Amino acid sequence: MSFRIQPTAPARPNRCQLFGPGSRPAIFEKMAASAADVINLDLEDSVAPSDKDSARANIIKAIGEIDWGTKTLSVRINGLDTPYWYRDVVDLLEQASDRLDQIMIPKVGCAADIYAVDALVTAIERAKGRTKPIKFEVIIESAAGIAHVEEIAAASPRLEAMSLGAADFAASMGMATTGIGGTQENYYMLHEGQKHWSDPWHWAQAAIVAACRTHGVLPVDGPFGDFSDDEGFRAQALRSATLGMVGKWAIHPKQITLANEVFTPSEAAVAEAREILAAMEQAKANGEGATVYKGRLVDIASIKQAEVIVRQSEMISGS
Ligand SMILES: CC(=O)SCCNC(=O)CCNC(=O)[C@H](O)C(C)(C)COP(=O)(O)OP(=O)(O)OC[C@H]1O[C@@H](n2cnc3c(N)ncnc32)[C@H](O)[C@@H]1OP(=O)(O)O
Ligand SMILES: O=CC(=O)O
Ligand SMILES: [Mg+2]
Repeated sequence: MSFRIQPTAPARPNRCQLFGPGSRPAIFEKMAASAADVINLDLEDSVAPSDKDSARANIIKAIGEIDWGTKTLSVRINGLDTPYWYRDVVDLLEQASDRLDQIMIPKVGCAADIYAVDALVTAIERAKGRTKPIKFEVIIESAAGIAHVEEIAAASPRLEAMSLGAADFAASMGMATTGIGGTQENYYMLHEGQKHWSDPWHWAQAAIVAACRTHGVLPVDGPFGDFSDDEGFRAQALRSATLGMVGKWAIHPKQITLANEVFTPSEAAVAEAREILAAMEQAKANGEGATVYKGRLVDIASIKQAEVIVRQSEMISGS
């Protein structure tokens, strides 16, 4: 470990973030009753420009009136390149009840974007005497966002989570696809006449995970657009979990169970992690730093790997 200790990310479940348009208040109660850990009420791209004002009012009302249980409640504001975002922040911070936990800032391109929102939020919190500080989450979904991902992850102590937004990311990068996440037909290697599909999202996910882990932020995988393709969603989520992400968005309720399953460590994984910890306790008692577990090497690094799984499982079951 470096002289600088890696900070821990917030210890709260973030396996599934369920999105719903702020212009569709009829689904808010269903969102609140769902099994998602995080609710994202949207003011941005799922809301038509003509509906921005009414969506804002719907959301402010619902934050105060609906029982959101223990979920993390977040509102996605409009991007800083629009005329809407300041009104989103001002109205939410001045009018929404303190049940609001978080605002999600889309399309961030540099640390100064977070600084600008932080300055406005801080001023309103002081003016209005809001004692519960609003947390931030951001979406990396542009070339500039991924180029500046580390400074963005470090930008504010309010920042709790960072998602990859595959749709806008693909557009900003000029990627030749209209797919939102998952396998892309033309992204393959050819070996001895056989196609082997590769993962075009991998490098951006890995960059996000590294930036987040460096600064104690939760890394999250964003939307998977084809909500009729359960196996495709599961495969994408499994890859994200393997890379270190803690959860994934659901853009339809049927994706919630899939995300919760993938991002909850299985009983078998937890049992194996505990066995590794026990094997390493025994090794320590024998004065050894390394030993053999089921025919493979485990050493002091294996303790940290096993602890990731056990901690995640305990945090979820304790929540
Ligand atoms: C690229 C991005 O930025 S992604 C993030 C922004 N996008 C979003 O927020 C979109 C979120 N999703 C939606 O708006 C909707 O799910 C849609 C438009 C994709 C599909 O909506 P529908 O056509 O109503 O879906 P469908 O008919 O399959 O709905 C089944 C049930 O789930 C409900 N439902 C649909 N979406 C949601 C949701 N997001 N949350 C909770 N419940 C929902 C419906 O009301 C319906 O309930 P019912 O059985 O009681 O009648
Ligand atoms: O906002 C999400 C995206 O994929 O774009
Ligand atoms: Mg987007």
